[in-house]
Amino acid sequence: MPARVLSPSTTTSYVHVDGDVFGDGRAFEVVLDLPGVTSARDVSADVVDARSAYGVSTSRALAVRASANALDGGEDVEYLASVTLPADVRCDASSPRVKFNARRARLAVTFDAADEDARAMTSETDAKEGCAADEADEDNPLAEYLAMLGVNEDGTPRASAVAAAHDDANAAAAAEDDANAAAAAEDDANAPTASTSTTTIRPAAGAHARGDPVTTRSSSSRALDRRTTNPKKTKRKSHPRPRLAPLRCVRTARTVQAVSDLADHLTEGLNAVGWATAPFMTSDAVALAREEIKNVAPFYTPGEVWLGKSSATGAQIAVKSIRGDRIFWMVPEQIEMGGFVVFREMLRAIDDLVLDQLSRRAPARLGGLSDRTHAMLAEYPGRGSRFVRHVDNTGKDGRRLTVLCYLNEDWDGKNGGHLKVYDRDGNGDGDGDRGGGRVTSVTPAGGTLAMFYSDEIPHEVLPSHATRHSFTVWYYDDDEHKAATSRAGDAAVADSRTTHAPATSTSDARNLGADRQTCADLDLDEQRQDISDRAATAFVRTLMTERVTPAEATALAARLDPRASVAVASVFGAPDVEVRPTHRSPCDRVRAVHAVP
Ligand SMILES: O=C(O)CCC(=O)C(=O)O
Ligand SMILES: [Fe+2]
Repeated sequence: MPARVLSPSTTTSYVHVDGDVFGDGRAFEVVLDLPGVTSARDVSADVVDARSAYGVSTSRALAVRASANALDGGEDVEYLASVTLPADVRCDASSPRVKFNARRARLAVTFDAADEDARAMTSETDAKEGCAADEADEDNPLAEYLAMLGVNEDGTPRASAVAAAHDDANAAAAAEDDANAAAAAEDDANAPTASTSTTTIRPAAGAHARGDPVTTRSSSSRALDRRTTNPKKTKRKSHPRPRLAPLRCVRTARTVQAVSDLADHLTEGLNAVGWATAPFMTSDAVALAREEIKNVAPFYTPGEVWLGKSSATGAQIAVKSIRGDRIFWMVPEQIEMGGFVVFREMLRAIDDLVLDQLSRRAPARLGGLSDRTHAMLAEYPGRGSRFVRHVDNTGKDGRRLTVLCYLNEDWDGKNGGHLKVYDRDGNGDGDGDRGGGRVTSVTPAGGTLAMFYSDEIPHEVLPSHATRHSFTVWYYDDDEHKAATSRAGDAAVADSRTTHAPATSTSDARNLGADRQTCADLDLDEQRQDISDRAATAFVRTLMTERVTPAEATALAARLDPRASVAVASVFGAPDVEVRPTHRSPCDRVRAVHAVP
């Protein structure tokens, strides 16, 4: 049973901070209420920075995730928050200060928002004053800060709260620097945490798990110390403070490639062959995205193939042998509510890239883009799961550009799961270059961006032998999309945000037999079965004896009723077929297809 996900209440304000590293001046403070969270080990926080995606400033957000055991005997809860940071707060150059107050179940993160001059003055003052901590400080900010970051004073990861308490005490003694650290550590061990003796305190998401070095800034520790200066202890000030880990500042894209270079490169590929690929996200950002995926994993549903011209006459079926992924559509409200900080920034970066940059560079095909589908997360669960060769938009549903970003850490090529892309004329086949087509394979390595024309480029996902994650959006050509949505009765188009493979309208001429009977002719059960069987037989025979393209196969399948779809699926060895009929009965279907005014 997944934990209930809540958005914590959040307050932001500019505050004046005296005499610490933030200077005598402005700081930006985010305070989050996390009721039920009793320990810093439950909290992780990161700054997601889309600013450096292309070296231009777009946005940054503070992403906080915390969990609490059953509140009031109810279900476990998880808090997810995303707070957009104003442009003037610092992250790269300055450590945000993090303080978790267990008694009040409140997390405060303070960012420097002062200017460079103030910073320079602060450093000087800092050098003069040195540092010390205040025994009288009830909140033990140093201990809480360390616990929050999951490190000891020497920067090594803490193994457990108790172990950490000893380490802290030892470190403090060895450093002869801060008697308060031992007390702080002790307090930390005694803090009202749910499981202080055995639980590892979690650092900012994934940092230690991946063995990342703890990156540090001494100034932040000085900030904490000076804030709580005890005059008696300033004599021992001269020891350099250990370097501590700040919140991580995670970029959602590579810094090395300016947006125009990236856009030039992608445009070249699109113009030449109709597809392009490039590295896009850093591994840090991929790791964070994977954290976000965990929140929605229980809500994935099987990817469906649309078998019908409209929802009145067709069915959506999930046949794993055709399309083996499980998907999740992210609606904007969810993204804004705070569950998807990285995805929000990714979307922003991809929107900028496509709508601002690519549409200008390739106006003939991309000049009319202005809208897109929601974002879709897909997971192929390994075990040979695949998506057979297809073209995304064969029914003029409006989709013009498919953009994918893979979210797989350390993908091993041996796992398969490549995206195989054929040339725009559909040449080439599943066996390679036979047929004269140009075929390429894209490894779904984390952070790789792939894009292609949705209405031209055949592609497939080769069998994947490990869990494979991707993020996809489709951009609409305005005119085509308007025409599609206004086409009366074509519910498949209207549904295309949630239905992945809208129907094609080709091959209507192929007569599958019984459809043309009128309702009055049906002697229900027997005839229904008969219709289904004959339709299924005709469909399978066509597939086996004629060379049909996926588009034609889809068009043919559009005429099958759910019972026939099940029969077909079992012929192709897909016992896992699930059918969701979208019409009430064969009579309704016949009426809908052959309605006579
Ligand atoms: O995940 C991929 O590489 C492509 C998936 C795909 O073709 C689709 O979802 O339409
Ligand atoms: Fe596709």
